[in-house]
Amino acid sequence: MSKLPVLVTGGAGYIGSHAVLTLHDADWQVVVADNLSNGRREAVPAGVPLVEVDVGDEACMEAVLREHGIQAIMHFAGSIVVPESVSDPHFYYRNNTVASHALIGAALKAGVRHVLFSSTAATYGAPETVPIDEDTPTRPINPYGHSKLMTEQMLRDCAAAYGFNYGALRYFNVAGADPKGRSGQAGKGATHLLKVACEAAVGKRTHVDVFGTDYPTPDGTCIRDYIHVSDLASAHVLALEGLIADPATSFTMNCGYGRGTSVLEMLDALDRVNGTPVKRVMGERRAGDPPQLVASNRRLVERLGWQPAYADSETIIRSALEWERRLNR
Ligand SMILES: NC(=O)c1ccc[n+]([C@@H]2O[C@H](COP(=O)([O-])OP(=O)(O)OC[C@H]3O[C@@H](n4cnc5c(N)ncnc54)[C@H](O)[C@@H]3O)[C@@H](O)[C@H]2O)c1
Ligand SMILES: O=c1ccn([C@@H]2O[C@H](COP(=O)(O)OP(=O)(O)O[C@H]3O[C@H](CO)[C@H](O)[C@H](O)[C@H]3O)[C@@H](O)[C@H]2O)c(=O)[nH]1
Repeated sequence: MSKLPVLVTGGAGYIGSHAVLTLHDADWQVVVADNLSNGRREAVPAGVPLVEVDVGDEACMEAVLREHGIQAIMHFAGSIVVPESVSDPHFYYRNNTVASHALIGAALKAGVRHVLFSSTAATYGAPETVPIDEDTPTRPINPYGHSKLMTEQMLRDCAAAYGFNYGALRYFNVAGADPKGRSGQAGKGATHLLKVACEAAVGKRTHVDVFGTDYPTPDGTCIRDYIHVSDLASAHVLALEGLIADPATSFTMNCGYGRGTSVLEMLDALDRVNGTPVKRVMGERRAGDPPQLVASNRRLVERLGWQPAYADSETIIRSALEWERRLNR
């Protein structure tokens, strides 16, 4: 397999930094582009160049792509908090959709051949049945989901017209940290369930709010498909290899385990791993939360041969908790 030079946008952030580690471990030539708005310089391994740049700056991105002879892009950079996208949609369309438009423009000018895009289960909205496969209609229920779906559409049309190929990976709920402790979730103002719960476990918060206990699920709390960030990173490398091996084909693939876990089941598992219970405060539903999101991952497994290594819930939680303790030291 030829290992083309790869640009990772958002590579100083949570998921991007794990993809960088996986690529770097496998001897790919990697360059990171990140404006550090929510990323950390320390998350980029020694020996990997970090270019501090906004991906929405088309001229700068074109120069970066040309300077490093980039042939493939993994595009993680963007804004990720669903409620924030509801209160400030203009910013979300700019930082996700408009910035991606600029990046695609730069990629076209610099002759990039492959683009792998971080999409999301939020593109599906609130489907009535699970598991969700890639043919499920996309009906986002918030600006975040729309901003990502619009980028998928731009990639589809531009790939058909200009002759590069792309992969859109729709992540379900990403959690956990590098098993070797080299990276983890460290962005500002955590909102994700496991991150918030781990902060409570190490004493950075007093409790975890449980957003809604009256959903139509067995225990009344929302069900999600939590995927370990390092398994997601390995899916990216397989997807990149797939794009390189078959340049005439683009694809959209869900990334999840196909397993649903409720909020209370996650918190129970955290208590078992932690040994001490984290205080829970049962509260109202949070706006915009679909009751359940569980992936069908058949495409990822069958087409790319993906084999997750960290799927066990307690493994995910242990890695997240160890990372949180490390951050707290
Ligand atoms: N975390 C999840 O559960 C989840 C789920 C589905 C999809 N995603 C997608 O995965 C990607 C990465 O998410 P994450 O959780 O690692 O978030 P993150 O905030 O940790 O990482 C995003 C990185 O992009 C950088 N960035 C943001 N805007 C930029 C810009 N305009 N120019 C350059 N750099 C910029 C930030 O500094 C940060 O380092 C995002 O595109 C997100 O939408 C995340
Ligand atoms: O303090 C908290 C935080 C979350 N939750 C609940 O835990 C579940 C998961 O919430 P997260 O905030 O961890 O994640 P989301 O499901 O809202 O969203 C995440 O996964 C989505 C896809 O499934 C999108 O990709 C999105 O970008 C990403 O943030 C939800 O039912 C939420 O209500 C709580 O009860 N308390």
